[in-house]
Amino acid sequence: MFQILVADSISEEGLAPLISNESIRVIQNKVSEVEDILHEFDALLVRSATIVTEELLSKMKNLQIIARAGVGVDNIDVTAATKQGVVVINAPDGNTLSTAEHTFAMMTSLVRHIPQANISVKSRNWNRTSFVGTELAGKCLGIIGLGRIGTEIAKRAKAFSMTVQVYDPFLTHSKAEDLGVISTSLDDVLSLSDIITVHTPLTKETKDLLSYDNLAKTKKGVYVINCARGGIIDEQALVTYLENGHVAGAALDVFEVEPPLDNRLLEFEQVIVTPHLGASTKEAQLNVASQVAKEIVHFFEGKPVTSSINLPTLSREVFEKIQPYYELANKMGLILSQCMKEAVKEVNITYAGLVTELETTFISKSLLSGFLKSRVASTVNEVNAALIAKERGITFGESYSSSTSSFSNSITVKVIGEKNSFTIQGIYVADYGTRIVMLNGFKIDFNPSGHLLYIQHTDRPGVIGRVGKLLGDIEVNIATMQVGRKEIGGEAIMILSFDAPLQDDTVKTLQKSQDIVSVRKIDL
Ligand SMILES: NC(=O)c1ccc[n+]([C@@H]2O[C@H](COP(=O)([O-])OP(=O)(O)OC[C@H]3O[C@@H](n4cnc5c(N)ncnc54)[C@H](O)[C@@H]3O)[C@@H](O)[C@H]2O)c1
Ligand SMILES: O=C(O)CC[C@@H](O)C(=O)O
Repeated sequence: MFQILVADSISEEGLAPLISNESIRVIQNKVSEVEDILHEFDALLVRSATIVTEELLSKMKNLQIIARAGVGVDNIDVTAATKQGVVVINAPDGNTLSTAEHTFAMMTSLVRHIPQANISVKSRNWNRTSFVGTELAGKCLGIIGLGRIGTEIAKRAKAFSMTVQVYDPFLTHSKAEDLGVISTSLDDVLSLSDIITVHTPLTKETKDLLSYDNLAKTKKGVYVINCARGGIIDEQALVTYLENGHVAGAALDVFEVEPPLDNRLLEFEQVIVTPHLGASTKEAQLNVASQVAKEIVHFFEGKPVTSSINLPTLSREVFEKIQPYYELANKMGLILSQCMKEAVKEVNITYAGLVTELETTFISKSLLSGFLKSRVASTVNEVNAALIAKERGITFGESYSSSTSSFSNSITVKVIGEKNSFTIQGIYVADYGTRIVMLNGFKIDFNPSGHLLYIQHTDRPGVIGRVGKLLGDIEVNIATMQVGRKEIGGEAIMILSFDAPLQDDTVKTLQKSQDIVSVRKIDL
């Protein structure tokens, strides 16, 4: 039974896929109310209220996945989650329309002074001269960040007959052309726009993007809007430009500190505010909750998640093609780590044939995670494998080869240690399965599963018989046996499989037997 902590207020209807699932138990409580049992949860579902810190993560020892019912993951320490091997997912587009509509509502309210006029009339005043507004038609809207929400704003602005200038360093010309917007520099957007609205994530680059210097480049009488993240507009700088009248007004849904209890901006008549309401519609809350709920169910069913922040995202069709290679690679990693018992400096993976047409990064991460699993104390999986390898000074390379050594596809891995190196090659054949076809330079053919023994020995009459007798004498049944050698009378290997794990003493006994060079137990 998987246990999920739903720590923030989330649409009950959206949680239905989790609540109705018999293998999942949903507990709806704040983190502070379940401090004693935090280690029991497999999943954590939050909106923006719960701050997922490294400290909280360290208490949630069983945690496998964090889901953010919304876009921004800035309330989650994604680096700490990644290190702990926890998958982080979000609902990237469930609240796009609601936030775009809210931004537009803020824009029209701002230029027509609707909130101020509303308060005035309710105070029994009938003052029609103080609230003369500005038309949107014919004005220039500057959009900083033309992602999902920025795009919806642009479409609506066009319908309102506005000219749209956009600054987004990652915007393609064709998208700008399709939307009928002008893609230009930040300076142009700043100096030409009558209204500027920001729709970027909050990052090192976008923090204080509308700074003292950049606000100085704007038109006198400009309006600014932030329905993205507090901190993209420098609040101190905005106070200065509102005070000196350069900025005519601002509409803010988000703040550097929320709630903004001690914030000078709230004192300005020409600043209109909402309490982070962009995504607060029934539709958006249902969308984001059901998006992440379905993703969590997929995750626990071992299916790929499509909106992960710290894993490559794959569609189900793509994952189905990758799956056999993904599983093969993980087994190859496990075999390598059990055969190569020394410090490793490099892991080089070469893909050949059909597999090169697939998303190999995902396959490589699966291999690395198999390889590192028995070497590190912490949880290691596809999420944090590359990071852990880097921390341990293991370089990791991926390349493609046109030579498939007569197989339709192959994955070859060479691990280079301080003293030795070890190479393994695996293949996948539809309707036949995955096979290891080369181990440490020896041609072989075995199914990588179960409990195996890898014996390196001298190719001499009687060795195979001695191994069989020795195991027979202690009632160990050999399920299958494969042999391989480089030349007659030279070095050779045996791969034996068993129905149950072998005892370490058995391995030691075999190790002492005549003509046996080394013995390695491999559990897959
Ligand atoms: N107020 C709310 O309730 C609410 C709701 C949803 C989203 N949001 C916030 O709105 C923002 C936008 O969300 P989205 O879904 O459109 O995100 P998105 O990822 O689809 O778009 C972000 C855009 O910003 C651009 N960008 C990144 N760095 C930039 C930079 N330095 N300069 C200019 N452009 C840059 C990206 O290229 C991208 O096109 C996010 O901060 C999100 O957290 C707020
Ligand atoms: O949960 C919310 O209401 C805020 C959502 C919004 O800020 C987001 O980033 O998706």
